[in-house]
Amino acid sequence: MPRDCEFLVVGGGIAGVSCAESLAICRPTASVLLLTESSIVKSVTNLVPVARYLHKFDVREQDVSEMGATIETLVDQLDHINSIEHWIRTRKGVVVKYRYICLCTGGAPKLFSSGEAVEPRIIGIRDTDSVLELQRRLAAAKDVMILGNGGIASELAYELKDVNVHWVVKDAHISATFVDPGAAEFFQLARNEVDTKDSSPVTAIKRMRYGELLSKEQDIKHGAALGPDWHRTFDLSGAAGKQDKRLPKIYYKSHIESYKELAEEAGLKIQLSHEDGSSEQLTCDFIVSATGVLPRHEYTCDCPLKFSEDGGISVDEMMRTNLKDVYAAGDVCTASWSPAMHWFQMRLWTQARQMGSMAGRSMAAASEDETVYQDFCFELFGHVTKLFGYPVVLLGRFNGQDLDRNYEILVRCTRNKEYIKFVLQNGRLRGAILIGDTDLAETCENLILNGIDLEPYGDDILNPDIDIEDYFD
Ligand SMILES: Cc1cc2nc3c(=O)[nH]c(=O)nc-3n(C[C@H](O)[C@H](O)[C@H](O)COP(=O)(O)OP(=O)(O)OC[C@H]3O[C@@H](n4cnc5c(N)ncnc54)[C@H](O)[C@@H]3O)c2cc1C
Ligand SMILES: NC(=O)C1=CN([C@@H]2O[C@H](COP(=O)(O)OP(=O)(O)OC[C@H]3O[C@@H](n4cnc5c(N)ncnc54)[C@H](OP(=O)(O)O)[C@@H]3O)[C@@H](O)[C@H]2O)C=CC1
Repeated sequence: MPRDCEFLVVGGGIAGVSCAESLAICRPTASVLLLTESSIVKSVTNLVPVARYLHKFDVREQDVSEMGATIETLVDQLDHINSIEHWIRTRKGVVVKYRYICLCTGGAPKLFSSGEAVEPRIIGIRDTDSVLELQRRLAAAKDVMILGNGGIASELAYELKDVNVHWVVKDAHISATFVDPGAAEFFQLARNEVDTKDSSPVTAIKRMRYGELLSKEQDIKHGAALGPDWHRTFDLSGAAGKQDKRLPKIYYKSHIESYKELAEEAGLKIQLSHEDGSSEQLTCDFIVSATGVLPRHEYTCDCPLKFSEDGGISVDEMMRTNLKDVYAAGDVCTASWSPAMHWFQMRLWTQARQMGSMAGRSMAAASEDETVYQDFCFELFGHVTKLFGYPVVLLGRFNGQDLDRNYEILVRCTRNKEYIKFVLQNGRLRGAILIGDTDLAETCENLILNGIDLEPYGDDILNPDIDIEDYFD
């Protein structure tokens, strides 16, 4: 006997739950069904504004049965969509008729592979199961390789204990998907000195033209997931013996050339090659491939969904796919509208929540033949996180993304305390990295959005003795 609902949301991650909750608010009497393969769903709690458009929040895991009464739930896997007749079939054979559907099926780790058979000693991190697997392997590990230079690699490099970490990055500095070489240096100095009390922290302000910023050959170019501080809930200790501070050995501008399973479960022999043409060999118990996200859509559809190059389902600014009444949000989708000047997609909770809510509003409006406009959050990229123990706010084009080469960097740095980077183009703020308790997030939001010419203020804009908020209040 087919079930039916007006709104069907697939996926119990941040995007799917935000979408279902947004629908329950916009259309309180409508039938909303959340279909998800896992009985654990993730929702946003403790949403706290950090600035006018920027929020930080916690991710709460709850049993799907605890979802609000206004949202029906079904624990099963989406198997097939009939978009013309508006019904789906689940893996267990349940048929659900819908009026509108939103696909929020998230992503999976994009694992490094040398093209041969899947290597069991190469693992990814996505959800609780994958972390339990990591924990299991760590318990007997002395040497672990982390491949990748983004969010997960940065977290693991900071959190893994009592194990020799070999961190292999393609770039000339760490955490390149989030920060620039200057901030990477700030983090590393802090890690080395964090025990020494620096009585008079030195503050330096520096302005660099684009060309000065990069070492000659470096070129700027630049994934029911886990929640913030996921690493706090798990003991990530290895078996290399207690040592109070064992810093990762970092292999810059390097990549894995090849790897071979050693006899008697002795681990992997890995051949690394470096950009300067040299190479080296090392042995590790396993590799964590922290190398991005692959959008997950393991279901069929009567009509072809349009996908983007990165494998995500293409959506417009209303989160609509190319198929009528089929929407998508979160890691599974790729923003395919022409973005605002200071926004771009990164697969983050921040954006999964924003996209899920936007999809809910958009579907509700469509069901009542109303018009909605894109949420303001898509005007400005904003992300609040923590890296190496420091609060980090990323705003706009924080690393000069797509600004070509005509931009300036203004940096204020106080060792072990704060690192503030402004990305300025023709005197206007285009992006900012704020590390530490800078209280500058809202000011930077305003400066980026109102495009005020900062040229007249020169370097004073970051003078610690001047409260720049006073300039612009
Ligand atoms: C280790 C790790 C740390 C991270 N840390 C941060 C961070 O600090 N800050 C941040 O902003 N972002 C972080 N992220 C990224 C963030 O987790 C994701 O961007 C976000 O959770 C994506 O949400 P989603 O709902 O789109 O996808 P997911 O969370 O992947 O949820 C997808 C849901 O769909 C379900 N599903 C999939 N296929 C089907 C199907 N066929 N039928 C039914 N259900 C299905 C899954 O079971 C899951 O419930 C991290 C990611 C990882 C892996
Ligand atoms: N604090 C936070 O906000 C956190 C956010 N996340 C998010 O979760 C998702 C998954 O995280 P993660 O897996 O770290 O993804 P990220 O996109 O953050 O980082 C992937 C990294 O792997 C590199 N890479 C990709 N392919 C290869 C390869 N074959 N060999 C070597 N390096 C490679 C990428 O380099 P390149 O960019 O040059 O391709 C990049 O440095 C991301 O969307 C991330 O933003 C995760 C943890 C914490």
